[in-house]
Amino acid sequence: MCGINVLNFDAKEFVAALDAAQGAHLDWSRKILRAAVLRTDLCADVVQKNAHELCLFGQFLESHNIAFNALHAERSKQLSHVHKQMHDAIRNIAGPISQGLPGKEQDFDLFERTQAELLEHLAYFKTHAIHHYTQVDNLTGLPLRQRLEQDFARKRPTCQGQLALMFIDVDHFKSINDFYGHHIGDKVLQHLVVQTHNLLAPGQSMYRYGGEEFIITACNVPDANTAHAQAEFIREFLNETPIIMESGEALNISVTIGIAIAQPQEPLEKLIERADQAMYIGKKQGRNRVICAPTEESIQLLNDSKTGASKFSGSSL
Ligand SMILES: Nc1nc2c(ncn2[C@@H]2O[C@H](COP(=O)(O)OP(=O)(O)OP(=O)(O)O)[C@@H](O)[C@H]2O)c(=O)[nH]1
Repeated sequence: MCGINVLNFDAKEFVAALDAAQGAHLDWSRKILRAAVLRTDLCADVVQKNAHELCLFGQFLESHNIAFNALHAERSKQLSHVHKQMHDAIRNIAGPISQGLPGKEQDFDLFERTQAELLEHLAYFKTHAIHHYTQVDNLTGLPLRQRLEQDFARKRPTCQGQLALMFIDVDHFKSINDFYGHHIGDKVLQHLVVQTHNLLAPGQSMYRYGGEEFIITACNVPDANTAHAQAEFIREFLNETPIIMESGEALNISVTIGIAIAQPQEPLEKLIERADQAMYIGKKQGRNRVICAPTEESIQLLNDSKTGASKFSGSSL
């Protein structure tokens, strides 16, 4: 079983904080220039050995360490390193400046180089945080449907066996919102995602498709029965695992799941549509159940059998 592997941080807040930290870095640079030109005293966030931790930018790096690591762990390390190098270079220059003497050219070169590297890293993180923001759901941390399209195109050619798509819809979710409030509705969605994600096997991915709709894609499934059994397991598990609210009250939920097995060359859109239709049939039949979608071929056979045009007429589908 695989754990939830999602980047769950507020990318909007991260980008805003990153802009503010970049502004603080510019202020810091201006302060140094001012001190050099006007011969005023340099502050602790310039001259002290741990100046890179004292400056506002350093504090931002520290407080957003998890977000930086989640986006790119290696770059995150490099960013911290160049930031410290930049401070070291400026500290070396600060000594002569305070005595009215010229600094060393190599220190200034190092300052310019590390500052340029720092800005290059920040541009990378900003672009990726914005990209992340458009592709990942803030409430649950799950990838959104754009990512499903990309993953499907990438995974399908390498998928051995069957590719199953499960369409999960929370039952009576509007009533949960109406009765307990939107905030508890949100908690229900988060609970569902954490519980379900823990049940996924390697090669299976979960997406937030819409409001209370989720999609799981499962590669390398031996047959439709196996996909049905897993969906049934998920449905039952969710039904038997209530959310315990702050008041201690247990809130039971149920889901209806439609499954479709991808047919050769079937576009994703069509596959989702079939799984959605199967889910809808499940709702009509009373909810809290799993329904497998028939294939186009079997529907055609059924139609043919009704008109007597098929040699399979009368076969059960
Ligand atoms: N709390 C919360 N509610 C949401 C979110 N997204 C969508 N919703 C709500 O989900 C509800 C979906 O309601 P319906 O489509 O009527 O479905 P339902 O009540 O689950 O009914 P059935 O699917 O037929 O069982 C709507 O009231 C939406 O406002 C969300 O992110 N958080």
